[in-house]
Parts: sequence; structure tokens; C-alpha cells
Amino acid sequence: MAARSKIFVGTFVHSKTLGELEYLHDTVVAVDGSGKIVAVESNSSADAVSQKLGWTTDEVDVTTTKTAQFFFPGFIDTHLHASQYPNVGIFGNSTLLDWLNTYTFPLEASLKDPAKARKVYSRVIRKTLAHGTTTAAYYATVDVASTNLLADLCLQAGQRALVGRVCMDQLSPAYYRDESPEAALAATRESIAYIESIDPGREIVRPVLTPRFAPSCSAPLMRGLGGLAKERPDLPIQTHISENKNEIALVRELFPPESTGAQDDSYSGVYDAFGLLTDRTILAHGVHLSESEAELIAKRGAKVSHCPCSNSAITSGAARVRWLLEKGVCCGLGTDMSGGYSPSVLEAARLAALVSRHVAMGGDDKAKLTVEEVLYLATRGGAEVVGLQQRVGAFAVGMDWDAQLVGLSTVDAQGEVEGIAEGEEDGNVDVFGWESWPDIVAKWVYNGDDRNTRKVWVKGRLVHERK
Ligand SMILES: O=c1[nH]c(=O)c2nc[nH]c2[nH]1
Repeated sequence: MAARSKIFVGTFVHSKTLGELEYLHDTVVAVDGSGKIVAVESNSSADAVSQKLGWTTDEVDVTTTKTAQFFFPGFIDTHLHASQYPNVGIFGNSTLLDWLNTYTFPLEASLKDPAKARKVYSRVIRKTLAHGTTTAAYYATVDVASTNLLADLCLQAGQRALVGRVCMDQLSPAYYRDESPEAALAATRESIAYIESIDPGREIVRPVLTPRFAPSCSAPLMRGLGGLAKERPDLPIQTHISENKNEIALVRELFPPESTGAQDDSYSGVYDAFGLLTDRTILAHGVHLSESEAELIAKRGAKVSHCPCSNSAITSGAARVRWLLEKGVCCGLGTDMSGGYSPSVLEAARLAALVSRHVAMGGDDKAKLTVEEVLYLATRGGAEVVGLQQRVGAFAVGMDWDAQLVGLSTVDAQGEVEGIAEGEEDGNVDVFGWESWPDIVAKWVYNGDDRNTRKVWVKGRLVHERK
């Protein structure tokens, strides 16, 4: 049965450009049964738009914003490890390389148990949807069956996702690694074939090539994955880069330029030498990149997933997002659970703003990111990072309706929250009625959470509703 058409009425906020949000008031957005936006009309009404489209009122569901509510594009989480979700907040004082061995590899390996994988993956999907994440670029584990299960569960829940089986054939405990480069490549092909079989049109889920990071992959595996990337130019690629200084030193030691044919001894040069630095590549972190690396990344059209929560939690460093943007590198945001402790892209946006202020305090005042800029990274920028900028990240005819209804509390003359029933939650953001729309949005960015995420849709389907 085809889904019903939908009409959304009221205030819509989305990014026009990096520095500018557009506020569309008294606007109607019509979404057809396939989840595509077919009309965006300002100063109109649901009836007028329905009539124009030849839709009768009884075949359309209408959702209208109330005071201090607005529709916002769904968030794009450009980097997170679904398999690490149970560990959020558990990192002690570790830094990357000991964090991987102490906390991460044992947990990931344990998800070979299908019951455990189902429990973890079901929860992370529900949790991120509840925070407004409509698209997620997931790392699963080395295990094919549980990676495929993650794709199944995303498809069932309706969360748009890139799902990657993790490739790693060296420098991790023997209980958690690919047996050989050949085995890694075969398992990768198997997982790709499965994910493509469950959603051949790539409407919701798609596979992504996932070399964990250079230290985890032997040269033959990197070469093989580069070959696969060439054979399948439609596949995105995700990996980590230049997150931690010890990691960078390790890459230099493992891949001297004379062994790869790279131009220099940079981390980016290693991926480039193996054909993995492409315009489909999502590079997580990029904290300590050099000038020439940023230039190479821009030249190749590779993208950066900025992960301010993780970069702070496991003490990796403060990535220079303004500098990357000025170099022409496209950036989005990643929660990077569980290096990052929060499932919320809104939190990532807030932390991106704060970390940029730390960069500014280091002497580069123009490094500061505005509310408008971090929301761009969370939506349109992220969409470009995962290669879906034609479909999601904004409200325009021809794009899919991937959206969230944000609801903030309004305060009455007695200082009480209006329209709230006994026992209902109100959230942290109080709107007094005199704020401008940019101020309301700023209050949401700095104080909002999942209590403000009232409804979430992916491709027109309601995938979360806060009761
Ligand atoms: O933040 C990170 N999380 C990981 O799981 C990982 N693996 C390699 N490098 C990594 N960085």
C-alpha cells in the first residue's frame, strides 16, 4: 500500500549557505507518497497546495507547527561506530591507541554474538533517531553477519544509513582481526552484496568501504580496497585520519613513502597512494593535518567528518574547521560514538562551536564557528560528506522529506510552561516570547536535547515520535 501524502504547515528553518539560515514562515511543504518534496509554497495554505496538486483533503495527513515549534532538516551523523554504543562515556583517561585496545576491540569482538548485536544495534538506531539523526554513516564490526544485521535493522527502522563492515588485518588482538587481506576483501564483498540485495535502489541503506584506519590495514589490504574502490566508483569509503599524534607516528613508521610510492610521508599521502583518497572518501577527525595534506584532500575532493566530542574526550586535539573550510575541504559533523560520549548531532554542533572557540583562543579569532555554521555542518555539509546532498539536508522540491519537528517550551505570565500536561517533560529551552527567530534557534543549539525532538521523518515516513 502506498504511503499517504503529507502536508507540513508553519515555520521551516534550514541552511541556505554555510553562514545563512533561511526562515520560512507561513509555509506549506507537500510530500508525496514516495517521501519526496513536491511543493514548497510560502504564504499559502494546506488546502490551496492540495488543490494545486490535485490531492483531496481526505488522502492527505497535515502536520502544523505550534508556537516555538519549527521543522528542521534531519541531522546527518557522518561518523559513528554502532558497535561501540554500549561504551559511551567509558573512556577514562585513555588516548586513542590504548583506548582501542582497552575498551573498543573487546566490545566490538563481542558483537559476533547475534543476540548481543541485535540488542546494541536496535538501541543505537532508536537512540539516534530520537535525537533527530535521519542519516548515519555507521561502522559495524569485522563480522559480516552482524554488519548485515545492522543494515537490516536500519532498513526496518527507516533510518537512512551507510553501513560498513570494518576491515582490519593487523595490529589488533588475534581474536579481533581479519585473517588475511584476501579474507578481508572476500568478507567485504559478501557484506556489500547482502546490503545491496536488501535495498537494491539504495533508498535507505547502502554499503560503504571501511578500512578502519591505516595502522589496522596491511599494504596488500589497502591495495585491495583501493582496487575495489576503483572497480565500484559508486561506493563511498570511510576511514580515520590524523586523529592522534602517536597514531600519525605509527603510520609514518608502517608506511614509509618508499614502500607506497607516496610523494611524502604524510598520512593523507598513504591513503592517496592506495587509491583511497577520493571524492567519495569520508575522513574522520583530521585534527593534525598539515597544510599540504589539507590541500591534497581538497584536490581529491575527499571530505572531513569533524568529531569535536571524541576529539575532546580522548584528548586527540582541536581540529581547525575554519581552516579546512577555507582550504576548500567539505566538512560535516560526527558523534563518533564511543570515542564521543553523546549520540546527539545537536551536541556535536554545540561542541563544534565550543572547540572552535578554543582554536580562536589559540590566536586565530576568525576560527570561531557561528550557530548558522554548525547547523550547516550538521545538515547540508553532512549530506555532502556522505554524498547525499541532492536528496537530504534541506527543504527543496525534489529532495526527500528527512526532517525533525523541533518543539521548545513557551513560558506564560506566571513563569509556567504553557500547554504542558501534568507529568509531561518540557526540556531545557524556555522561550519567553520576545526572542527573534535567530535567538530561538541559538537557544536550541546551546541548550536543546532530545526532549525537543518531537517527531522525526525519513523519506516521508514517521520514524520517531516523542510521547
Ligand atoms: O575515534 C576512533 N574510533 C575508532 O574506533 C578508531 N579506530 C581507529 N581509529 C579510531 N578512532
